[in-house]
Amino acid sequence: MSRSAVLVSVEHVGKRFDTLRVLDDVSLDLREGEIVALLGRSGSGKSTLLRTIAGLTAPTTGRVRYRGTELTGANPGTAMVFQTFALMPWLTVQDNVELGLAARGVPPARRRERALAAIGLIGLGGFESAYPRELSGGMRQRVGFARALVLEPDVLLMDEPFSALDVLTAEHLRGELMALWQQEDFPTRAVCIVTHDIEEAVLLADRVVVLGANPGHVRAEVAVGLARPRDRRAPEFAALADRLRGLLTGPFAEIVERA
Ligand SMILES: Nc1ncnc2c1ncn2[C@@H]1O[C@H](COP(=O)(O)OP(=O)(O)OP(=O)(O)O)[C@@H](O)[C@H]1O
Repeated sequence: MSRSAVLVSVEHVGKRFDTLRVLDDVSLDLREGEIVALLGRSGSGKSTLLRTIAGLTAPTTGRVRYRGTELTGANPGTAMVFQTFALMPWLTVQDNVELGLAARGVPPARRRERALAAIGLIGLGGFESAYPRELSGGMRQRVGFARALVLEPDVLLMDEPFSALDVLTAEHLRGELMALWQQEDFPTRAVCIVTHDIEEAVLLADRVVVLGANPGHVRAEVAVGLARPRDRRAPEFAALADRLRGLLTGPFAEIVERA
């Protein structure tokens, strides 16, 4: 089987905060064309691992490469969507979405044009002048998505992006994200999503990396071979979710396969 290009490689990454060991010898790749879920319990270091991939946190040991080059600061190929949206409350939707472009030195007219396109893409057309406080949670997270997608990242990183939303809004946004991902002209080549929700991992991912805790480490990598759109009620879906539950909670779970 031919393998797609590796966009991000995490190589033997360990991370300590003072005496607290948060990650231990974590290695994984993010390849072109795939959605990877980092699945783990609270405290397994998922967010720290994602921040390390983004270059926002430096590993204590090991390294992260983006397209072969070792990171020494922010990862230029990534943009992040946060659980709690992380919008600037004093800025309008338009200005929130333009922020990252301004930081990258894109001229104002081009910024405006690209932000409008991203806002439209994510279904917020007409709300450009609104402030975050005027929006529902689902709409705020749409702004969070637009702010990341406007950068046209090679790799989209998402830290529990749906977990602060109500169930129906979350499901709706997941569906929209999948529809965008399947568009041929969608510029992002890989997605990495942190989640503690087993079903969300099975619904979205091509590959699930199961993390154990204390310190965070890779327990298993599991390929999700189900056709899209996926049906939560299908027996194969439930079987895979059960298997992941076993890997996540089983006391003796070890690396059983490398997908
Ligand atoms: N900047 C920091 N300084 C000190 N400790 C930190 C820092 N960031 C994270 N930690 C600690 O690292 C551990 C792992 O945190 P992390 O947020 O990466 O885990 P997580 O699996 O994403 O958990 P959750 O699902 O609860 O967000 C926690 O004990 C946390 O308190």
